[in-house]
Amino acid sequence: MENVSVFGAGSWGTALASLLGQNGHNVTLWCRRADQARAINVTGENPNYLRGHPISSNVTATNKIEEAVRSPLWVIALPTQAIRGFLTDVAQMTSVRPYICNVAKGIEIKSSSTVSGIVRDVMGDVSYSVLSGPSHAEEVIQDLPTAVVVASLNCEVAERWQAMFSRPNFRVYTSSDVMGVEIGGAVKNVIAIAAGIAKAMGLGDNALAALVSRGLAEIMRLGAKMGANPLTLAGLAGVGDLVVTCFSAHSRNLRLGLAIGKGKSMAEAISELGQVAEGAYTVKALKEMGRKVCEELPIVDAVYDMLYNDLAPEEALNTLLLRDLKPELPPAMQWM
Ligand SMILES: NC(=O)C1=CN([C@@H]2O[C@H](COP(=O)(O)OP(=O)(O)OC[C@H]3O[C@@H](n4cnc5c(N)ncnc54)[C@H](O)[C@@H]3O)[C@@H](O)[C@H]2O)C=CC1
Ligand SMILES: O=C(CO)COP(=O)(O)O
Repeated sequence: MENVSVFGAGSWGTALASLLGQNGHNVTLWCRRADQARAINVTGENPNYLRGHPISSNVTATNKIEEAVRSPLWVIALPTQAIRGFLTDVAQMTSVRPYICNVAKGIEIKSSSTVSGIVRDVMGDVSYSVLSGPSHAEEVIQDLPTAVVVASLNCEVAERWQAMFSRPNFRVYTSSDVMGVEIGGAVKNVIAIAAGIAKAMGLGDNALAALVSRGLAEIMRLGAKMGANPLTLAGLAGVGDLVVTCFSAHSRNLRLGLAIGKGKSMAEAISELGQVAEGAYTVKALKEMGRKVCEELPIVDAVYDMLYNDLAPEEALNTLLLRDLKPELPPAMQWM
């Protein structure tokens, strides 16, 4: 059994800490606030997230970062935009060279970088893995059947995380396609915001299915430019996560889109949600990333303009529908 620390006691960090504890690991769950850590240790539940769901007794919560960094295995469950600052602080506190498994799904605005890039910038060539796929915390904490993928450039490391996380109702596949898994997990959040807006506008199921398919086309085009394997994006970290996020009532990104589509301002929508909707930030990073790799991302652009440039959803829809007619697949992908 392993000693592992989970950084971030939001809904995903809590669900994964409990799952690792159920698998017999000795888990430290790092919380920002002392009162939250105390409540978890006393009541066996997180008072702020996933209430009513007991957390494994193998999990000990702490807000003392110097305790949490002692574990050799780190699961990073923080919002993407907070990861660089967090790692910069903790890197100065410990000589441990941890094995890192990132479970956040986003792209950093200031660097247009996925989390592997942030970790490399701050920690150098430390061991990095990413776990992603269709997996809402609300279902994982109830032990409902879920399948995900863990990617690392080192296949033995991916297998180590696979063995740690796997349990009968949490099936973990391995992959070596770190970039594919990261891009799939990050960009689907932006498409899910678009799905929420479309739903609020009452555009119907055909429109939602078109958004998912054309959203996947944007994910695949960008992924190809970033070196991802397109087949990764047809799997759990791509199609799988795109579908669950665009259709599940648990999705924070879908709910943010629904609120925007109903005419709420960004500030109102974010404050009502009370949790991170990564797509709202990743969309800013994608504007820059798309420009750098010269890739056209029309749905991403429409979401950006609706969120940050006051573009009305009806106008965004017209812009998308009235684009030049073209083949479904770009020439480089027309194999037959
Ligand atoms: N909730 C879910 O079902 C899933 C979430 N994810 C991803 O996991 C990541 C975390 O998401 P959630 O747990 O849902 O978010 P959340 O909003 O429930 O919790 C975020 C946690 O991070 C902490 N935090 C925020 N800013 C911080 C900072 N600057 N320094 C330290 N701690 C900070 C908050 O206090 C909170 O405990 C996101 O990237 C999300 O996309 C991935 C799969 C499933
Ligand atoms: O990534 C997720 C499920 O796989 C969670 O998505 P939301 O952040 O939209 O809830």
